[in-house]
Amino acid sequence: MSHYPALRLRRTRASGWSRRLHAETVLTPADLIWPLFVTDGEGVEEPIASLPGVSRWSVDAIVTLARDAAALGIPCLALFPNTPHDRRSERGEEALNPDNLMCRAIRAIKDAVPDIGLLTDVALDPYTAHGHDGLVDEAGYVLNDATAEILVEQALNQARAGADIIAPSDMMDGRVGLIRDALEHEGHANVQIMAYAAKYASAFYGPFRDAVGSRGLLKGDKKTYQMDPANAEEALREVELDLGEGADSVMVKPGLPYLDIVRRVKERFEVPVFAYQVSGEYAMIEAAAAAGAGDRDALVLETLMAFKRAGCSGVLTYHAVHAARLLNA
Ligand SMILES: NCc1[nH]cc(CCC(=O)O)c1CC(=O)O
Ligand SMILES: [Mg+2]
Repeated sequence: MSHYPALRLRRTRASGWSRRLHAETVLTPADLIWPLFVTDGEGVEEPIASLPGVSRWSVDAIVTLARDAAALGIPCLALFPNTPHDRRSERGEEALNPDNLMCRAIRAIKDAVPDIGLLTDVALDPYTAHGHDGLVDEAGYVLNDATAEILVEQALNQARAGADIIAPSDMMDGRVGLIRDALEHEGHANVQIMAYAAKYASAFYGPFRDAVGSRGLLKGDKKTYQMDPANAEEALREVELDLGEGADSVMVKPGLPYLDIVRRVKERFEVPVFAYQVSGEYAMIEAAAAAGAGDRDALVLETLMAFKRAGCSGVLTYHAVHAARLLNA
């Protein structure tokens, strides 16, 4: 009797309690990682025009936000620095400074809110004068092995300051294994690596580059290291390599346009998969809501649920606090 009228899929949808009972996926604040932009000074909030509702904050303000996030049940923050211009250089040495913005923010948050996790981005773009994630040769090519060596030092610098999850977002080959070795060697056995394993050369990163101040600086594009949006099999190879090198979890980025990749990675490897709902995706939702094209709260929750349904363990999203408030209400 597996057909109409005996079978009516609308039956279990007919009331709220039943829809709740049959929900296959749950979204909670524990699924959210909140990216925050750190800037110099005290008591500073600098709104980011292309990312409406998101600001850069000074370290003291970030601590307050960390406390709020923890109270809402958000388990982890992702930190990104807006390095002052006079501290950017060809080789991005500021990334290795134990007192750089990132390290100061890590120490201050760990001190005040010890039970929130801190994920730190490893890549040189917030520190270089040319806006690339690594060292650039005369021809403008981003050098793999020389960059990876510096990324190892950057990761150690973050781990020493108290970072919980090192997240290399640079797409250099081999860097996960080198970072894992260095962490083990220095006694950071429980510092995790979440590899930006399948990171695409995407048009959705524009507002982020404003936020970290690299947009006007970036020469050319990142297509020689970030992935071609045409490729999916290559994403599986990237993930396989990063897992083999010791990644604890992997990330797919951007998010919504790449849910097919999330799904394939999850099915193939059965490991924790995260996605980054990136700045351009956030901006699209905000623009749609502002134009009256959709209800903001509903758009936020629906898109985040979609990540969970696709197989994500969690999502990096600028809507984290907003979503957590809605989910806790
Ligand atoms: N390597 C830096 C980095 N880490 C996260 C993002 C983008 C995040 C976002 O758009 O929200 C980028 C930008 C880029 O690769 O150019
Ligand atoms: Mg790789």
